[in-house]
Amino acid sequence: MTSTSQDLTVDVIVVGAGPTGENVADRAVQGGLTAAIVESELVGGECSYWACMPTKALLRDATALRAAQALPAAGQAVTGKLDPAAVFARRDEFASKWDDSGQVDWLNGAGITLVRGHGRITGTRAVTVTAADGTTTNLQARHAVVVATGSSALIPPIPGLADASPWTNREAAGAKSVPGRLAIIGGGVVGAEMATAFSSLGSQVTLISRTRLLPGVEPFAGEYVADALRTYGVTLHLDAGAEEVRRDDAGEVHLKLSDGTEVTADEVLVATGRVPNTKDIGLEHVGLEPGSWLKVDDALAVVDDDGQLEDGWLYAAGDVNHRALLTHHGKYQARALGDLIAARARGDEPDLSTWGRHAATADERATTQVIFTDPEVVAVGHSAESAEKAGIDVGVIDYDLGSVAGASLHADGYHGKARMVIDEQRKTIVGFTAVGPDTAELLHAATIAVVGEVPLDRLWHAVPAYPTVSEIWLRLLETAGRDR
Ligand SMILES: Cc1cc2nc3c(=O)[nH]c(=O)nc-3n(C[C@H](O)[C@H](O)[C@H](O)COP(=O)(O)OP(=O)(O)OC[C@H]3O[C@@H](n4cnc5c(N)ncnc54)[C@H](O)[C@@H]3O)c2cc1C
Ligand SMILES: NC(=O)c1ccc[n+]([C@@H]2O[C@H](COP(=O)([O-])OP(=O)(O)OC[C@H]3O[C@@H](n4cnc5c(N)ncnc54)[C@H](O)[C@@H]3O)[C@@H](O)[C@H]2O)c1
Repeated sequence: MTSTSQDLTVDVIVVGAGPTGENVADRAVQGGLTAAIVESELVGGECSYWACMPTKALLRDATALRAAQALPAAGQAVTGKLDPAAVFARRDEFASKWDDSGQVDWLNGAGITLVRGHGRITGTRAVTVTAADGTTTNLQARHAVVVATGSSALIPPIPGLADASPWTNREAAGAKSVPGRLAIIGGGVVGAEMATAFSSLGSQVTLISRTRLLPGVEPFAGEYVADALRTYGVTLHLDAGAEEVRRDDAGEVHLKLSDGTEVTADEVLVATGRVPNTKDIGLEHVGLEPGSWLKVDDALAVVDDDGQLEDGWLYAAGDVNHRALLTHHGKYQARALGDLIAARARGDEPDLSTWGRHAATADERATTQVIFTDPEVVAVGHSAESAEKAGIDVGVIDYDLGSVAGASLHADGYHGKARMVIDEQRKTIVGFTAVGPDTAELLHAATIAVVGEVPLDRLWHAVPAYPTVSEIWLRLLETAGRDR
């Protein structure tokens, strides 16, 4: 059988139909351009099928159950245990049963051309797509090629690990049964969330982390989550590494740790960070190293060590540029970039000023994240440490969330803490972190304060309703002092 080939010319080619790629293509089309999007697996990307959505669905029932148990009467009314099969069934719905037809319908409705297959850059503004049946499509762009190929789990070179059939986020997010014993290597966001999920579903979890738990956020937040995990029966080996991993003939996994402990488990989940999906996308044709993260300038144009590549037709957005490995930041970059490509195609100068329409300023000044452990962790902008490193004249205000009236009403024994990081020169908030049950929805108020650079004396006029957890804002301001 001979494989066939076809040619297609569009204004913009987007490689990768994850949340980032979909949004770049959508904004470009809304800006009057034509766009083709290339996808080798499922339209919707890692987030929809193996990351954000399914993992949050694995966590939600347990969080709701614990919330009920934190109230005397509701706790008495809820007496049973979680049914893992029901949790998995709901998770399956949130992963659209790994069927992307809904997202394909959305692409069609948005006027974006889908080309299924593996995309590789082959020359200037050129991408060749090889479909599963060997058919090729030669795409040519009039204006831009955007790489939005995302990231995959990093498997560290721990002796024996790769041969031990480790779980990555994909097997964890798509689990069909609950392992009796689960070892997790890595104490970042994936490790902490999956330790919460699987311990709640009944696994005996052991988590091994080279660092403290959740090294990306304020240390106190990781400590609250570590304490909670211990109460859920999770064994934590912090500041320890796995030195050797072996799966025996009976299927058991054995891990030798640097602290001298030996751990035996039924499955081992690797959660030690990500690698970019750039190994086989034709980077060699533009003078870049295959397998590397793509460095970008303020316009999200790919740059090498000497500056922008050729005449700036190649862009990268989302995980693959390593600015902020989060869906909402990938989508935020995508909105700026799709608009920028359309503007440049019209001959307009993009607005790359700080907070300008085409600048992804929030990636640097106001990265937002919710970590869906129980307690939840929310963070925007600087931690105290990163603000100091950035040369800001830092003020740190802490408050016990459990002492806020709304929080004590929300749950008996509410345990949490919030921190506001102030720029003492400008009298604005440059960072906010909170840890506590159901804090996720506190984040956006903080984000608006940081992005809006709202002066502290104006924030006194943002009156939080009584009795809500948001009164934390008033308490933080009172602690800071009105005459600061
Ligand atoms: C377990 C886990 C949980 C997470 N939870 C959250 C969360 O709750 N909230 C949050 O904001 N973030 C979360 N993240 C991060 C989030 O998943 C990523 O930031 C997000 O998926 C990045 O989107 P993207 O579009 O850049 O890449 P991806 O979602 O990785 O999409 C890239 C797409 O490109 C395709 N592709 C790759 N190479 C090619 C090629 N050569 N040709 C054609 N197609 C190609 C891939 O198949 C994929 O569909 C989580 C991550 C993990 C691992
Ligand atoms: N709720 C969310 O927003 C959410 C959820 C999950 C993942 N994500 C994103 O996905 C990305 C990947 O998450 P992740 O948890 O895989 O990476 P991560 O970078 O957050 O954490 C990796 C952890 O593994 C540890 N580690 C690395 N090598 C190790 C080794 N050999 N032995 C023991 N520990 C080791 C690191 O010290 C670190 O603590 C993150 O950037 C995160 O923001 C977001």
